[in-house]
Amino acid sequence: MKIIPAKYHLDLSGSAYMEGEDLIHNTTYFDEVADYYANANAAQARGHQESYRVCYAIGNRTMTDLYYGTTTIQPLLIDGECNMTKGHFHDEPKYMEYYLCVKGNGYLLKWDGDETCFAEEMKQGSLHYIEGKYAHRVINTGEEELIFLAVDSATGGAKYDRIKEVGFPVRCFKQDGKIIWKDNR
Ligand SMILES: O=P(O)(O)OC[C@H]1O[C@H](O)[C@H](O)[C@@H](O)[C@@H]1O
Repeated sequence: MKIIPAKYHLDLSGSAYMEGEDLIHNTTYFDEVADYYANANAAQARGHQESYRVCYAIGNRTMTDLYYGTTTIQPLLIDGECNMTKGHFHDEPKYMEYYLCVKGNGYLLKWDGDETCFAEEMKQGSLHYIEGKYAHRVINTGEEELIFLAVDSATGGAKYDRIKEVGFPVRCFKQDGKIIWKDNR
């Protein structure tokens, strides 16, 4: 029997740091995504500071192939708004996704592009199925990094246009340790 090491390795003792030869690292900085926040000037003022980072493997990118990624979101408030991913729709509703929260606290915000918008609580061990019709965003409401694992189709894509233009219908703020949801319409 030929036995070889696993292609990738995840540090499950806390950081969820991923190791492996062909991993792709992608860091998103506040000066690149300032427009996604309620107070874009406050986000811009943070400059080239990390908002979140993604480390992923994506096989050979064919239609039946899979994406695997670890996302780490910094615990920060931008003029009171909880730090978050940009959020996106998949290219087509047939592309589903799973998220597993391995550390931290927050919400997975889902929006169907119309009237339906709701949030699922994220905490260590919460597993989330994302139906392909929903735009999805992860919000870190905690005091530590929020880390989640994602499994997705390798060709599901990501559409940001509507999110950038009109945003999700709600925004999540934190004041004196209390979560406050505000209408964004
Ligand atoms: O691209 P965003 O909406 O900001 O989300 C950040 C990342 O979160 C997860 O890892 C998803 O699986 C990725 O596809 C996405 O890129």
